[in-house]
Amino acid sequence: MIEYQPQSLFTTLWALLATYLLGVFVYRVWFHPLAKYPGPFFARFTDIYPMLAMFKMTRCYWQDEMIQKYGSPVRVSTNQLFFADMKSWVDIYGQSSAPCLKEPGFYDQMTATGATSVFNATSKVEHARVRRLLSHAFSLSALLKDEALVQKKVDELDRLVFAPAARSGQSVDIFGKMMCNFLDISSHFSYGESFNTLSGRGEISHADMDCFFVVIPVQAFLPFLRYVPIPRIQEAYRSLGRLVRFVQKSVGNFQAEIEKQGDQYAKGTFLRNLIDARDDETGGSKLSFEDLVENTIIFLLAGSDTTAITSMYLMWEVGRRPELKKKLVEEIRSAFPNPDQMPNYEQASQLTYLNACIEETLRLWGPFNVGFPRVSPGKQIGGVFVPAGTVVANVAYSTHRDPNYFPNPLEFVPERWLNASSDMKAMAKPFGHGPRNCIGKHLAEIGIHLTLTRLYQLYDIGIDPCMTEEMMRQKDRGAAGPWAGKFVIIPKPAGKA
Ligand code: HEM
Repeated sequence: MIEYQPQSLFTTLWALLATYLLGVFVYRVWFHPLAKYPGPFFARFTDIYPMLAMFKMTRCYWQDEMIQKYGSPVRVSTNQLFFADMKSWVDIYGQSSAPCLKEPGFYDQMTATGATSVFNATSKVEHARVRRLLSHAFSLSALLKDEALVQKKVDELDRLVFAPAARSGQSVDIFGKMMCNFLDISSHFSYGESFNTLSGRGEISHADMDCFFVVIPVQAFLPFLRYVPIPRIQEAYRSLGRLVRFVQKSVGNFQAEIEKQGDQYAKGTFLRNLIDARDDETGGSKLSFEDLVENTIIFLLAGSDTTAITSMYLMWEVGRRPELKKKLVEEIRSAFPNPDQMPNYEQASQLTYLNACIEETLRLWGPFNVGFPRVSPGKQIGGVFVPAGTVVANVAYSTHRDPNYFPNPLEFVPERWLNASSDMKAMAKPFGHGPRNCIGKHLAEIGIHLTLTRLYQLYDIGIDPCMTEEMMRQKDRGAAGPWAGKFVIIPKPAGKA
């Protein structure tokens, strides 16, 4: 009889595991349906690269590096292809009877309360229902009813930050202040009460929000992050808890006020529109309390730092180019000559040079210019057949720099947008494309236009010499903003530069 040795069992298990791993390796490298696509060798059998880029906060740079080095499409992990061409924008993100749905592995974790939102819904039907319910509140006409509220916040930004610096002739780091300004705008829209983070008078700080930016994307790769006993991580989750409780309280109070004060209470405001929304296609269904809480938190996440970052990069590019700055301020000041009068959106949105500067800023510095992952249902994408289940994305950072459509692609040239071709518009998609594009585009445009027109109406905004290209490199913490976490400017009263 053969005696059974625990040591030989161990050896057998090791041998089985090694054979299995070798089999997986051979399959992924040579026989996988994506084996024919170029890409780095390690990407053929590991998913290490996307994870590393996320942790290093360099997603846009890494994604573009892959495209530049290997072309489009490129295999960047065992089951993922990146594209960077006009056709893929439509094939991946466009309206279709065989759509590429959002990739659950990435989006399921994008939640503050565990509930589903318009942003993370991966089911086409569920997403369409929520999006229909939200769409009226995000329409330009509905948002403009609250224009005065945005103007009030911009005025606060001026009084608390720009005016004191201009009076004293000092430079000022506006990085955190701009983030607070747009967070206050978004929160005021969402809850009828601002977080008041700029003045520091509110219960919630920008830091509470900020942790959300850090933990949520990382959670997508590490679902057990919340159980890691590292003090900073635990503090981030405590901040998230504070934010969720605050939002639950605000939405609850708002609903109680409607009960108490009757149907006319806050009629037409953003939150009221969300509460009142009914979806005819699903028998008059409405947003539940949980839906309202999760979605409005997502609006803060998707809507505050993004707009702040765009405004700052515009100041950065314009501030270093005197000719260009002259053109921009002349346009703004001749449209709004009276400093006692706040600019309004209707007029501001017609300023062609300002619009060109915003387009060019979003092309080069869009905060969400990465490839957002979708799952192929098994169809042609960018001219090649992509098997079902493959994760695909079109890299905006790269399409925005394609020299065939944007000559001298790294140069900031607003003039290129004054007579933009349809091809340029089809390649530049800072707000995404198709049924999952940015629902908050109008809100972003209102905030950016009103903030920039007011600031350039009142000030000549120079860049402090301490600022360098390196400091402005994009750090991708969900929304990609200046790496240094600071942006120092010198505001001088208009005409006294
Ligand atoms: C400059 C500012 C902004 C930029 C560049 C931007 C860009 C984008 C992009 C690229 C997407 C697609 C993401 C994906 O495919 O996963 C997106 C989606 C979204 N954005 Fe924005 N965004 C901005 C501002 C805002 C604002 C102000 C809000 C709202 C308050 C907002 C709310 C959303 C939401 C809810 C989605 C998900 C839409 C859906 O899946 O149906 N965004 N945004």
